[in-house]
Amino acid sequence: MKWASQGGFQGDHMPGNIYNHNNGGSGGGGGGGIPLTRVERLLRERELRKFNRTFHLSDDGNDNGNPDLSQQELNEGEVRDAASAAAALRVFGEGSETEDGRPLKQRLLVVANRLPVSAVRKGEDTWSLEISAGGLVSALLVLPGVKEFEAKWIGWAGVNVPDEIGQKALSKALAEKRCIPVFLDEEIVHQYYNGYCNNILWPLFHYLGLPQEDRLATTRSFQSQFDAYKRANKMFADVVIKHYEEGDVVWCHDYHLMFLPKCLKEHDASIKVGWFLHTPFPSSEIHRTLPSRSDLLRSVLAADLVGFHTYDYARHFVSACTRILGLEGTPEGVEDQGKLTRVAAFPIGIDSGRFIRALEVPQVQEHIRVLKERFAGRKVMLGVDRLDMIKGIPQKILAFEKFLEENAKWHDKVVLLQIAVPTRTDVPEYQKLTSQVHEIVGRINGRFGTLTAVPIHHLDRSLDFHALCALYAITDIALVTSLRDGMNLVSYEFVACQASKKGVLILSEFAGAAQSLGAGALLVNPWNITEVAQSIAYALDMPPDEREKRHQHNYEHVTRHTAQDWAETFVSELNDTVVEAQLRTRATPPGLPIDRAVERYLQSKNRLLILGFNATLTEVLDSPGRRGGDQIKEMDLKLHPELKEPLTILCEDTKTTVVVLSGSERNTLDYNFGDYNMWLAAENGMFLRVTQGEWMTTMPEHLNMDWVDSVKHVFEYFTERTPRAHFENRETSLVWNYKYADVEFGRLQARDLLQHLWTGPISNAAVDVVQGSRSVEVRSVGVTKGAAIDRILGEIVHSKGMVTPIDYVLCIGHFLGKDEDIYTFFEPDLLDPAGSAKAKLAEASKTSTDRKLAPRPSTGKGAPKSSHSRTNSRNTMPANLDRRAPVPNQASSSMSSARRSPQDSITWHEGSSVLDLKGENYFSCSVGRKQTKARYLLNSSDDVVTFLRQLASASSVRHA
Ligand SMILES: O=P(O)(O)OC[C@H]1O[C@H](O[C@H]2O[C@H](CO)[C@@H](O)[C@H](O)[C@H]2O)[C@H](O)[C@@H](O)[C@@H]1O
Ligand SMILES: O=c1ccn([C@@H]2O[C@H](COP(=O)(O)OP(=O)(O)O)[C@@H](O)[C@H]2O)c(=O)[nH]1
Repeated sequence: MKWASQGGFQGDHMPGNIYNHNNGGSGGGGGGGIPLTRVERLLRERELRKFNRTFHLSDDGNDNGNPDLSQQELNEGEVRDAASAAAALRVFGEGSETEDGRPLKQRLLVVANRLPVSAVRKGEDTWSLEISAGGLVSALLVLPGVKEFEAKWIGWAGVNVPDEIGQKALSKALAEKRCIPVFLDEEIVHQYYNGYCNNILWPLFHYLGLPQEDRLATTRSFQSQFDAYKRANKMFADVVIKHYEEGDVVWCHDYHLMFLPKCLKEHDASIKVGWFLHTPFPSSEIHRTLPSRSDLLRSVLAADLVGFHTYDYARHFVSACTRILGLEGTPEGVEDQGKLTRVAAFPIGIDSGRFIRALEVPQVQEHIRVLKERFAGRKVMLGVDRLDMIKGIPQKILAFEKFLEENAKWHDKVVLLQIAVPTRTDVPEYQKLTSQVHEIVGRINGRFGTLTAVPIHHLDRSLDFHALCALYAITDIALVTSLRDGMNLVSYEFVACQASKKGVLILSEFAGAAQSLGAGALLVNPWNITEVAQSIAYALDMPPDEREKRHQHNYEHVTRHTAQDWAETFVSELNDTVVEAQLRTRATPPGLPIDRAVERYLQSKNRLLILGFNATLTEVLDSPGRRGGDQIKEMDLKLHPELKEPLTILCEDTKTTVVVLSGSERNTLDYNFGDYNMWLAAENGMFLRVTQGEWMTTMPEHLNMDWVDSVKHVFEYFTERTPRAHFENRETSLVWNYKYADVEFGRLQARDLLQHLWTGPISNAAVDVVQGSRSVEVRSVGVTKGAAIDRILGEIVHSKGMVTPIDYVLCIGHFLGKDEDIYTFFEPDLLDPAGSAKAKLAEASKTSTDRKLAPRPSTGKGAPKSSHSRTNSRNTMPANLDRRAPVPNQASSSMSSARRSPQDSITWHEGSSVLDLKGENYFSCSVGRKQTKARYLLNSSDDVVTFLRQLASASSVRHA
């Protein structure tokens, strides 16, 4: 390997793009050296990119990273790129080139509704291509210049091409621009693009609400438009799949393609899929109103990485997933059954170099000269927007009118140039807006114009790139008054062209750009016309040093956070998300091998089945489509009805001992399991009874419960203040539960509650605070299922008079992390004399005195509230069987039978153990928790049902 210490990287893999190679063993990460944490990996990638750029610069003396991409140049950059990238990648070693010596770049399929070029038909098989307008196209035009990728663009060419000749000719013309067309017919464009995208999603995502559904127009119902939307997304997916090659990254763009991630992943789960939204994502309260709200969220969640312009949009999306789908929102993203979809903010930028360089072009200089002359003696204010209701064009013009009303001194000295690029002209709302704007402009020009000059120059057309740059350069004040705007690149472009003039940017606080350019811009609420008018006056009179300072802030941002950076960062994070998922999968245990577990069960002589209750033996109650967070389903835990039969069979098998070990109170277990022949261990094993016997306590001696009252006090306080939260006053622990409360409020309250507990009542108490996903539990130190199991086991062995060692253990549960010590307790490796469990048993045999298992009167459905008896945990576990006679069933209601005297203590044969457990006969299994110490996984209690039924039926066949 030639690369050793450049930029601090070592190892024998290609440092170029570590994700380019599918070398399985390292999770696609290029050899053994993938750093384990995400941030470490991303930092390394960033360094690599920096190095690449430096290398390119020093290699040929030019910064090729920002090629001017005019229409003709769309494909020229490739040749230049290939040469310099090849040289760079050669340094990186083997695997960085194809066989014919060309550099290996990551293939990137960019999928967006609109191609960067729109097609105009000139003849049966001739087409001309024009660059499309809009921020998405502007931003993504940089992609061919990003050396890391070999980008191809898949999208609609903006035109209906019904005939094969036309389609072939257009595909060929587009191929030269590295574009691949998706052919959508007129009807689908009408329903999908004009209808669902631009009449439903667009206004909704910009807080303009849903349109009234036209009940008479059945062909334009929400449902028919949504169906067309899905069909169109499927058509995009088909084209992607046709051109996809293994290892490609597929980057889906915008609200038009929210169904695409799902279509792609359903076709092939290994495709790396990213989705980026260019518009705002609204508050979940807005998204909730959309009839297809859940379908859309779920299909976006199929992507590996979901990106937004701002943290606010990302936060809204996560909150929509938690509130509408009932999923878990984490700082990393959204988690659904262990699958994480990463959600993050990736603020877009522009190719600032392209604008800065353009100002030097003679053609632009000439434009600048003409414009300066034309508007000499007047301050120029500029608006550049697509003619869209979100841009707040009427509001802008009305604010300008108000400014003129209140500032007569500026009447002949200021002009507003408004470029209004026609867009979505087939949608009636856009047609109405055009007339409305024309009307207002006419009125104001009539009111304030003179024979020689008008205050507003309004253009219903787009400008070419050079004309636009010139306009930006001569402007004194740019006026961006979007009512909502994903980012707004016009504000960036203006700043990039203002190095000499240092004009003022008045920017709506509702544009994503307000978050990045807020420090330098004058932020306004576009709905407040008075405020905007005052800002215009302030900007016109702003002292030069303030203008300069403000400009400098923004200029630095715009030139540092470029579109290239944005694209590289997104793709790099997408690659990394896939690596992360692979690492997670590797850390996830395999599914329970049901056949093997059944086979071993049948072969063994003395089996122990330990079963959790909540979410293990209870019914799955979440139903898709319902609001997860706030529907009260079932408050009381109930045994899954389909488990009754298999449980009965298993409990009646004389070679099998079944224990239900739960955090629940005794009365809950009595109620659900009282009729079975099994053992019940309530409150994390602190209470124990065989169903024919009475409750006894296995609580360790010296269990301090002094903290209870003060914690209860705090829990009561928070329960009163958190609608639909409740608290369980158990005998050995207190649980504050907010699973039915508003998720976000519940979480905030839980945080507050915890802070209060830690700094107040329990700061010095010997308690453990256990956080569940929607609960906070306080227990005395040492109250865990794993700690209780040795005492439970001791009692069972005594009571049953077991003489045959246990040779099969199945331990299944949806246990909290704290209680997962039960899985490790039985690990055969740990049963080694030097290991913990067996060593504990031996230790217990030496000090086996003073066993106190205090019986509790059984109360049927309601267990008594009793004082907490103290027992010595170490003494309840027998160690050697041979020195004791089999103990008759002791779990009777009599005090004497349960409270064993020292001479009752159980001892064991030297070398023989109560557990004769081999690795292949131990099945620990977590239900629905992928981060677990268990050996195996089952997804839900439905899988537990399937498994236990199989176990029971195999065992009854064997006995028949
Ligand atoms: O293709 P059209 O329907 O004519 O619309 C043009 C584009 O408008 C939207 O642009 C957004 O993307 C910009 C870049 O991220 C962002 O700055 C701006 O705030 C957004 O409005 C739309 O999202 C694109 O899909 C359209 O192509
Ligand atoms: O005549 C014009 C006016 C504007 N634009 C471009 O359209 C984009 C508008 O992007 P923005 O993010 O401001 O809003 P969008 O239209 O995407 O909502 C910018 O890159 C402008 O340079 C253009 O190509 N021709």
